[in-house]
Amino acid sequence: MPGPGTASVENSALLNEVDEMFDELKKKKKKEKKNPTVLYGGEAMESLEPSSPPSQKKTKKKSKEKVLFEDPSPALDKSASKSKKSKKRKPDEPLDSEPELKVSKVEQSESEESSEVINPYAVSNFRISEALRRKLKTKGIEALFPIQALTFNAIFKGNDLVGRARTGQGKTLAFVLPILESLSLDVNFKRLHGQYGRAPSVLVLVPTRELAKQVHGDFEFYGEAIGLKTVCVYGGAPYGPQQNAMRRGVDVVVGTPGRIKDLLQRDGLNLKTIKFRVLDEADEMLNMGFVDDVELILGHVEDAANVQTLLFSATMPEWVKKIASKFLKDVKETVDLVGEEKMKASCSVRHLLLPCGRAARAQLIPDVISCYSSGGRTIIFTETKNDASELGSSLPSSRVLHGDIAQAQREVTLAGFRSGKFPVLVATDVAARGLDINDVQLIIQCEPSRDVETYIHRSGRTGRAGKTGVSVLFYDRMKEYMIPTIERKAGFKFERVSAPHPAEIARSACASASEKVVQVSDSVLPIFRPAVDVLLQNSDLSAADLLAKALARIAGLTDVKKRSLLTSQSDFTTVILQSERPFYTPSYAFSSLKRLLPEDVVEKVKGMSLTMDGLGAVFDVPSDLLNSFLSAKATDLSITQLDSLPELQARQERSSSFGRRGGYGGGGGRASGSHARFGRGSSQHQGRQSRRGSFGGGGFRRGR
Ligand SMILES: Nc1ncnc2c1ncn2[C@@H]1O[C@H](COP(=O)(O)OP(=O)(O)OP(=O)(O)O)[C@@H](O)[C@H]1O
Repeated sequence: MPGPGTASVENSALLNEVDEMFDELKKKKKKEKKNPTVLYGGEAMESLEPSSPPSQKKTKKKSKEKVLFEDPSPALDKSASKSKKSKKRKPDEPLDSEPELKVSKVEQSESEESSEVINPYAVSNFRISEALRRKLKTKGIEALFPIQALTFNAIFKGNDLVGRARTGQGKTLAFVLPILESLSLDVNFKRLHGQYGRAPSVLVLVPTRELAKQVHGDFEFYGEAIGLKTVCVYGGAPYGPQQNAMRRGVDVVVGTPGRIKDLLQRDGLNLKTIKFRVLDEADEMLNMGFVDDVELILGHVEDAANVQTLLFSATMPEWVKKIASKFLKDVKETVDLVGEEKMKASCSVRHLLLPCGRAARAQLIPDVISCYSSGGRTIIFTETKNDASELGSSLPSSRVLHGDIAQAQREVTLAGFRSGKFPVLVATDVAARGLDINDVQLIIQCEPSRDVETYIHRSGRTGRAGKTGVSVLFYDRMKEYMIPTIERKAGFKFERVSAPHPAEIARSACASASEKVVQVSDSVLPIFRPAVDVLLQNSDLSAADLLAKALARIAGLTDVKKRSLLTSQSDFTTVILQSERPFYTPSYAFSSLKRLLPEDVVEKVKGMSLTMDGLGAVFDVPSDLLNSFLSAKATDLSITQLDSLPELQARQERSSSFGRRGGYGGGGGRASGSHARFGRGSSQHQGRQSRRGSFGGGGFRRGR
């Protein structure tokens, strides 16, 4: 991206620093309950344990000592760090000079013995007014995230900017904060402040209605510090209130391109006094076919030389770069915290891959949730609106969100999910971008998405602001060829897992059921005890067995059903057909099978896959026919049941249209050379994978 006249922050030291910060944050999150420490500030930056980056921490000594800290990046003004007399701005003092990074300077007190961590990204190091700092503090934010720290001065100075960071790393505040600070000093803004009928100073374009509401919420909350009026405009809502708000006068308009264009064409929006325009999630706007709308809107700005344009995105496909060069000034800054070589998806997310066909989804999802959601919220992504509705109707504690649902209902659903009224949201990609919902622990993607960017954004709904999360991608053998492309383009290796084993699920379910039992007051004993006596008298089971059943019931489990290993279906069992000579293709294996069993029985087989050595064919059979398969034998062929999957050959790509559609790019290459390695992982996950070797597939029937 950087070209002539372009300043760029894009170096490996910086990227490492960013990774370290978020690693520290994750460690701290785990420890904070036990050992609360106030350090970096902010909900996600409150604490750095003693293992924090050496450049940012210091142990207090007994003697007096002044410490100057290095400017964390080339984007930050270094002038201040050269001077020990760094000028401290008084609260609410107008920012009339060149913005500068204030240097942390620590006077040591002899009485202080604890160690202290000093953060160059502390809010107090930036030209942020006292009123805005107070607002940040109410959200627990005392330090900026890297993308915010590294873009603040550039934006404040008036530069156009392209900002790129992984999902959940705070890109919204990266533009909200410097815009608010700049506006608070802007002569025109001050002159028009509060006037009836004033035209907006800021225009923010976002791809979805949900994201528009979220960004609007941030501007409204933080903008209160400078008396800002913000309006949110999007399709599906009536024009009247939006136009009335504009007529009364606004400072910030946040909206989706379609509605903004309509308002411009109806003379309901005037961009004459616009000072900032922001494209958030620009790649998705273009993906969603908003290209013409966006160009029309950007073209409406008459005096583009006096307008600052900011473009933020987690991913930066080639054509977004083109947009940047067309609509941003030649001299612009680029802050890229993702880089070309590094993992593009969030590092704080475990990326799991689980074989699961369409038929098994609804059965498997509750077990995946029990196993991986840690009691938090789950978002399930489907490819189509129909799939979302269908799946939603089969999952009791879920609600559905997609584009065919009336806007008012979409808002109610999202608000309910945010506030924890229900724990599972089944959604199409309307929820993939930008949505920031607290405590989403698990993302399930029902099949590989149409492109890698979508995978990154969906999985990025968890593991936000330094927290951890799990993303599970379901795939069937027909779509396995897409996996290596996701891994290559997103820059990580999936952990391959099978359907959660009953023992795995039972452990977590029983633990919480036991906790619930212990919490029950003794006052229930006189009432329930007689019923226990009757139960014991009438049952052949021991008291311990009955208690075990009671725990299972409390956990909502009434039955354990085995699941097949290949397609995760509960009424199927996985077997292997072994031969002395290799099966060269799956159809060769089918032919051999037909020598042992009638054709109508063989037709019921699912997921035929060959072992790495070609001497075995693994497939799922209906459990009620298992005995027929196990007893079928020939001198050179035998069938046995499997408890875990052996290493399998990857399926070859079926269609080359995948690559041609441009989905995953790269010309739709084959999955050749890559192999399904169930029960084993990439070297980086080997430890965890071997433990999961016990996953053999299975599931529970739920009683509630
Ligand atoms: N400096 C900060 N300290 C603590 N929390 C922060 C800070 N900045 C932002 N956050 C929180 O981090 C979360 C993620 O922020 P945000 O939604 O802006 O991320 P994003 O980079 O835009 O993600 P996405 O790419 O998914 O849209 C939000 O809950 C936000 O309140």
